[in-house]
Parts: sequence; C-alpha cells; structure tokens
Amino acid sequence: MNQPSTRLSESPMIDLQGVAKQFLKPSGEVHTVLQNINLRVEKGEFCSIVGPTGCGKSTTLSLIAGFEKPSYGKVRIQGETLEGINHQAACVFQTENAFPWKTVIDNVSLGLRLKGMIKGEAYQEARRWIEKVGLKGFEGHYPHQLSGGMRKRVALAQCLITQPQILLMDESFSALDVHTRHLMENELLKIWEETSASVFFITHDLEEAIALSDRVIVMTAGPGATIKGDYKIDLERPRNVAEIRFDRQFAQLHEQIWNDLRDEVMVSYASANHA
Ligand SMILES: Nc1ncnc2c1ncn2[C@@H]1O[C@H](COP(=O)(O)OP(=O)(O)OP(=O)(O)O)[C@@H](O)[C@H]1O
Repeated sequence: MNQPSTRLSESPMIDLQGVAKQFLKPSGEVHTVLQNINLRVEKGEFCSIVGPTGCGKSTTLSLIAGFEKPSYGKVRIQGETLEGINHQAACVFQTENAFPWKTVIDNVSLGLRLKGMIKGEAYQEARRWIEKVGLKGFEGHYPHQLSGGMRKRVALAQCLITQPQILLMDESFSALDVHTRHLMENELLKIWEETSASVFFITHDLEEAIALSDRVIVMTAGPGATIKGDYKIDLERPRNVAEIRFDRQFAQLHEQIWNDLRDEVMVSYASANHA
C-alpha cells in the first residue's frame, strides 16, 4: 500500500478504526461488505474514494454520516465515537436535494430555519450563499425552472449554509454534462478553499478524484472490501480542474493509481460475470 505523508493530528475530523460492515441477506446469511477499514481524514482535507462498482463506497459514506452503524470497529468524529446521526456532516447526493415545491431561497434557507433561525435572518444568509454559488437573481425560482447544474448549485448552497465541518458527496456531479461538471468542480474547490470543511467525495471518475483531491483512496473489489491504496495528490492549488488534467504530474499520478484500481475493476467484473 502507498502510504502518504498526511499531517497527523491528535483528533482527525473523520477516523474509521478497524471498521467492518455486514448485512443479513434474506436467506439469513451474513454479507460482509466492508472489512478492516482504517481511514483518517484530517480537518480541511479533500479526500476522494474510488473503487469498483458495488465495493462499498456509499456504505462507507453512510457510516460516516451515521446512517448506518459499523458491525465492528469505530467511527470517530473529531475524536468522539459517533453515536447516531453525524450532525457535523452534510450530504450532496447524485439525486436532487431540493424540495420541488419550494423556491430557491426557501430551499437554501431551510437548514437554518430548522435550526430555529428567524425567517428574515435565514433569508439574508441564504441570499449570501445563493450569490456565492452563482445563482443571484434566481432566488424566487422553483427547482424545475433551473438547469441540472443550477440545481446542483442549490444543493451545494443548501448544505454549505449550515457550515458543516464535513461535506459528504456521493457521485454528486456524475449526472452533469462534462462542461457543467468542470464548472461545478471549480466552484466547489473555490468554496471549499474558503472553508475548513473536510470533504469525503465518492466518484467513479479517477480524473475527477485526482483533479479535486488532496488524497485519493482506492478500495478493493467486494465482498469484504478494504482499502488498497492511499495516494497523496500534491498538485498545486488553486487548481483549474479542466486544465490540470494536462499536467505531467497529473498523468503520472493517474497511471500509478489506475494500475492499482484496474486490477480491482477486473476482479469485480470477473465476479459479476460468474455470478
Ligand atoms: N442496507 C443494505 N442492506 C443490504 N445490503 C446492502 C445495504 N446497503 C448496501 N448493501 C450492499 O453493500 C454492497 C456495497 O454497496 P454500496 O452501494 O456501498 O457500493 P458502492 O461502491 O457505493 O457502489 P456503486 O459504485 O455501484 O455506487 C452492495 O453489495 C450492496 O448490495
């Protein structure tokens, strides 16, 4: 395994220690999805995770979010064992986050309203975030009146307005066309650089993972998936995600990580075809 020289603090933002996750099949048989996952994500670190389809990336995210409990091991958030939902985290999924019957400003301000903030103040803060994600002028629009990229911007503003310490993103941009995707990736980096949030980003796209991240984690094929490689991405920041792909160091990193990932994709493909 490649061991990056990440800065180690006393209490990382996310710390998975010897984590395994098992589900019971309808037959009563135990299905081990994840085993022996040891993963630290530091405060302010952008960490992506790649691996063959079905290996357990979303399950790992669910464990960090507190949607699922580990069968073995511990999930610690800033040194505290996670019990229940992780209130430090916000999630952006591939599917829509916004309520279709609410306007942009009502969707974006919702998190603050649920925390008890009065409407006027929540709206003021929402306007600031709507502008930050490039949607000024669209406050009164409904989600169906926006493009897919604009709805992603709403989703980001909805999450970031609550100033989460952890941003969990599951293939958040995969449904977008390539140009909108690059725009959104650059926006995300710009906003992330202004915050100290740790990002845990799931993607199938290794180029996207390298372009965005400080670290790329490669998972093995399941069942019983674990971490195979942990790569430090020390490309300069700020980055332009569309242009950094032409960097020589980018190509070297891509080759190195792909060598690791390809074998797992082949294992997963072979087992799917023999199932
Ligand atoms: N609640 C659940 N009950 C039973 N099995 C589950 C549950 N959640 C996930 N699994 C199983 O865990 C395995 C990993 O699924 P998961 O969605 O985490 O993988 P993934 O790597 O995110 O997949 P993909 O790349 O296709 O999105 C799959 O075999 C899935 O069927």
